[in-house]
Amino acid sequence: ACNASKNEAIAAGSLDDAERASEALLKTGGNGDDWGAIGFSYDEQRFSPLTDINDRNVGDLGIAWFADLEDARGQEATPVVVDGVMYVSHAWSKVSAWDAATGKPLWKYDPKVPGERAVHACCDVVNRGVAVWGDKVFVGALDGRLIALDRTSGKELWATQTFDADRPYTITGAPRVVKDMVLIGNGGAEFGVRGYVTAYDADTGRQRWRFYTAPNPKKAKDGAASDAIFASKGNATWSDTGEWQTSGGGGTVWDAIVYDKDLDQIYLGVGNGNPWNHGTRSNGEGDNWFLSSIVALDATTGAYKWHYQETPAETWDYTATQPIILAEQAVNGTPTKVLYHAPKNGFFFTIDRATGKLLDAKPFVDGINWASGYDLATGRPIENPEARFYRTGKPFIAIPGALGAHNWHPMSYNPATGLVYIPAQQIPQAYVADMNELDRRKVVGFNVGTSLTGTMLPDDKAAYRAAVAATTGRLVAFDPRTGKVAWGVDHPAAWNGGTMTTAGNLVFQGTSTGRFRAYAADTGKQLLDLDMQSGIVGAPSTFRVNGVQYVAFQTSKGGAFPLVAGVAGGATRKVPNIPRLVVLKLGGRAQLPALPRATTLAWNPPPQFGTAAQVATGKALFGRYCIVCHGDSAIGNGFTPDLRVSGTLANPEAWKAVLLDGALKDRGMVGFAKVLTPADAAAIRAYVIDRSIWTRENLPNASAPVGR
Ligand SMILES: O=C(O)c1cc(C(=O)O)c2c(n1)C(=O)C(=O)c1cc(C(=O)O)[nH]c1-2
Ligand SMILES: [Ca+2]
Repeated sequence: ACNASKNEAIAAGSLDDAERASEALLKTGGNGDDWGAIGFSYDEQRFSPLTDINDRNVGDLGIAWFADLEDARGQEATPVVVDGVMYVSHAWSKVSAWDAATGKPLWKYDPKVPGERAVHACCDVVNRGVAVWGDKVFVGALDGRLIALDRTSGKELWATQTFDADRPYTITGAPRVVKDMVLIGNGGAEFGVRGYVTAYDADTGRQRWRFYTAPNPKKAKDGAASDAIFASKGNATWSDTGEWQTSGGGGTVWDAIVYDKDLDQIYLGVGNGNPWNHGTRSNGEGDNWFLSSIVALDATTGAYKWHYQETPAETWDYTATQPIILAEQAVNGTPTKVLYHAPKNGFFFTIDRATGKLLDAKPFVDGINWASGYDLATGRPIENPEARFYRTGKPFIAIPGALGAHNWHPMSYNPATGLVYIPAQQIPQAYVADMNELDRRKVVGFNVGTSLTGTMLPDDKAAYRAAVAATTGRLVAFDPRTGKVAWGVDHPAAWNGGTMTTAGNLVFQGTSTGRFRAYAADTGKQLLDLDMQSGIVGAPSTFRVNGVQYVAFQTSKGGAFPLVAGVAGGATRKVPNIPRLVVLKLGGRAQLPALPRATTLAWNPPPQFGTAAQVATGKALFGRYCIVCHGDSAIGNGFTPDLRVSGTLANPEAWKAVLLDGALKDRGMVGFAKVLTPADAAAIRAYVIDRSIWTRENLPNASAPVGR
């Protein structure tokens, strides 16, 4: 052990020339020619100093080049560009490299994630990006491998398995490189896992340290960097018995991991609890560290420094995993190192990076009803007692809901305007405690202790319309100095793309309804509106090659909302889903191919065979096992099929082969025979036929989303 730590001490900080160049780039962001990391630099502000494209000429942007991608699933990654080469990850954890100026493909890498892993991904088989470091590119694969690729050839250099693949863990987040280590977390807190982050040696993939973000189930030691803080304080914030001990408690770090070069520490954005229901997770007792917290760690050892818990005793899937931005702000006249955070719970947090002290917490959306605000003296929210649905025993329609007032879609910060540009949204959701939906032996399906069936829309056209109307999106320019929204732009639907801002007084954002837009960063005036044919969820980046500035992003619909939303997808439902990499420049003239013609569904449901009771059973099972991927009312979304018109619906044998035996498991549809009986499968079929007949009778002109 003595020797190992000595070797590690020698290894630490021994960077080669290429790695030193990467570190220098990440520290400052350079002159803007490169976009060196998904968040631009260590501060992850997503702010470019480039001004070639600016508020006077941005209207001349056109397409320089584009490339169609393989998988019509969510493309969430921000393109990274170093030395004129673009590195970008895609659905199913694939990676590609391109000549960033010409679009010439350089290499492609496919980690060949087994299709059936998809059933453990709550929110689509997405990947939020790569890390470029020295002569390597790192990616986290959905099945848990952290992979190092050769930057020039795309060949695999090493791969290490980061979790127990028998548990419902996944990786969707981007690795971050800090010193000579590569850091990665995981997802899975809807199913039942215990979250952690691990640092690996960037050269070899050997583990350096691990920090658990939820306690050891026996409140014992793990031999991990997190042991000391759990033993001294953290364990006491969890009940002595409770579902957390079986489920793992959640607290996954599935997106934000940020390095603070000024204070040499790391911030983790920690996710929700498992089950969501705090009443059963921890017997309704304790704050449950480190759920829904920002945790600061020593960058070298992973030792705990401080944390701030945004939602104590989290029970609404209010993750704090959202992107974290490091900035400086005058606080009472003193320049202060702060971090900005706009998590799911709807409040914008300004936190002192040195101490973890809450400086301000103000709403960035309207209508928040789970808490009226924060007590800045204690740092705690002032909760609405009705919101704790497991205590009242009554359903609570929360704003925000589980998809958040802001999800993973990256926000950006412009030091010139002092504003933070947040892809915000309104997606209310009903929470109904239901322990029948918790079955920890069944590792497929959500185990959240609330009823997803209970969140379904009623069979009522007015209610449908109300649900669509209540679900909206908004680009919010938030001013942390005043704690107020400086300006906002309403979008027709929720789930819009991440933002990027520049010294050219610009903010860029793609929308879920297929537009790519630029706004004046100071006033919000719209300056560019390009038709991109497809919904957009990812964030853009910008870079310069041979003196020409470009803007790059991926198109595609995907992620949690389109999977589960059903009709609440509203205006996004008629917009195609086209996976594509697009690069713009001033005067770009490339044309996208013509869209395939919109298909209109022929409603041709097979005759109903089930009784009302069977349909009701089918509905409950659908909510339990199917809705999270096939959407409310089995409606589909352009990348999982609309089951109401599925060919297999007419054929009970084919239906069973898919649903129970896993005939389509390579596409992510595993067999559910472990948890569903043939009678269950028939009941679900009866329910979907009911939906199909209902649609034919009530919404005969509803057409399927077009595209691929
Ligand atoms: O609790 C988790 O472990 C976890 C993981 C993920 C993920 O890895 O994508 C998401 C969420 N939760 C989540 O709550 C959520 O809203 C979400 C949206 C998305 C997405 O990519 O669209 N992922 C996730
Ligand atoms: Ca979650």
